[in-house]
Amino acid sequence: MEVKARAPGKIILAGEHAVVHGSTAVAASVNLYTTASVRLPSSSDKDDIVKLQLKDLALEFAWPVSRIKEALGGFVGPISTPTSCPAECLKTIASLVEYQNIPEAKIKLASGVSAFLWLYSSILRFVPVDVAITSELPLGSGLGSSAAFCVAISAALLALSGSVNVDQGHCGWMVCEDELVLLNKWAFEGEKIIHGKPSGIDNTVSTYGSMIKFRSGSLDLIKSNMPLKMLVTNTKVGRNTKALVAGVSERAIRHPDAMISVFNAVDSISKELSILLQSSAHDDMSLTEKEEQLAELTEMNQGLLQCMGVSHGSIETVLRTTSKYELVSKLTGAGGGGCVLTLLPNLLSGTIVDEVIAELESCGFECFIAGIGGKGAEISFNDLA
Ligand SMILES: Nc1ncnc2c1ncn2[C@@H]1O[C@H](COP(=O)(O)OP(=O)(O)O)[C@@H](O)[C@H]1O
Ligand SMILES: C[C@@](O)(CCOP(=O)(O)O)CC(=O)O
Ligand SMILES: [Mg+2]
Repeated sequence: MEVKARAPGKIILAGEHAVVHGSTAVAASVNLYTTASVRLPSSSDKDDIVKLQLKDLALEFAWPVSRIKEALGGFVGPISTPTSCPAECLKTIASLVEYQNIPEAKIKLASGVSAFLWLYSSILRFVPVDVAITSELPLGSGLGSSAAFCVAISAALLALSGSVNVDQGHCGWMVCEDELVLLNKWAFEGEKIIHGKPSGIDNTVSTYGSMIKFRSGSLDLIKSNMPLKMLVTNTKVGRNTKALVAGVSERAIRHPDAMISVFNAVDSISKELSILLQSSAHDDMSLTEKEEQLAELTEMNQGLLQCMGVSHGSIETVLRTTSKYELVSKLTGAGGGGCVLTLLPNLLSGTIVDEVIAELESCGFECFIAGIGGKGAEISFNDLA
């Protein structure tokens, strides 16, 4: 028996970082996916092994099930009540990860492997299993690879454990609505291990797909009445969400009044943006006027992200380049490098888009037009012979 689950990455249209401090944010799924394939080894395979393959990275890890059970068995709770990995357990997990000798150049993956071990132990409970991960998302670039990884793994493990009902409709890729809550909670526990203090927006949009307004753990699905065209530029400057989130929190401790005002301003921007996106075609404003308002809100949000200290020279280069074409951009995700969004108005000519992409790529960046607002987590079963 093999279960495959895939989960999308995301873009944040407004509100990153401030959302960690209780502000509203708006995000949409992006059509790049992480897929987890989980297989129970056949009886002829060697048992007592948990294998994790990171296919795109050409890495493979294996642990004896008995070793994981001995180390983590005392910490796991019921599957129906997702629980955080206790600090003492994280230390034990760190030693299980160290034992794999991850090459220094790829050490950032250690937190992902740790999240896997907690999700595997909590959900599948020490059954020998082969897990293979593939991803279309750039890692550590602000497109939510960590959340897509946690959602895809949690979905596949929950399906294999029999804890979620999967409706094998005609497409064969559906998680039933009620089960999404449990899936989202487990994925959040994985994100905590990777991020330290996530808001939960990334795992929520990866689980549910579409476009969401999110605040303090609760979501509203948004149906945009505005056709949105978005250029994503990956600066390819590596960064780490955990460190950037911690940096903003430290700034908020040093300057509480100023930072509360910044977070409140972001809250207002996200709320206004969500109303604007949902306003219907016969409201007073033309599409061009709506696009101008969206651009203004986006520009204001970018200014506030600069106040939080999460911009970067590479992001500023993208902003300067796109502004030459009168286009507005903002960082998306944690910043510090990573990806930048540029709004492409509907009447903008294809020639200008090609020119701006060529100029950005001549700086060494990578560009693509994002498909946004698609499906969230999906699962399929495959009975192996
Ligand atoms: N496919 C994957 N395989 C292993 N680990 C992953 C994978 N995708 C994400 N991760 C983990 O998530 C981390 C990146 O998360 P983060 O810094 O939050 O950036 P982002 O979520 O924007 O990509 C990686 O360093 C790794 O630990
Ligand atoms: C900065 C933040 O708002 C988004 C982080 O997204 P990413 O990991 O950079 O894709 C953190 C969070 O909301 O958990
Ligand atoms: Mg992340």
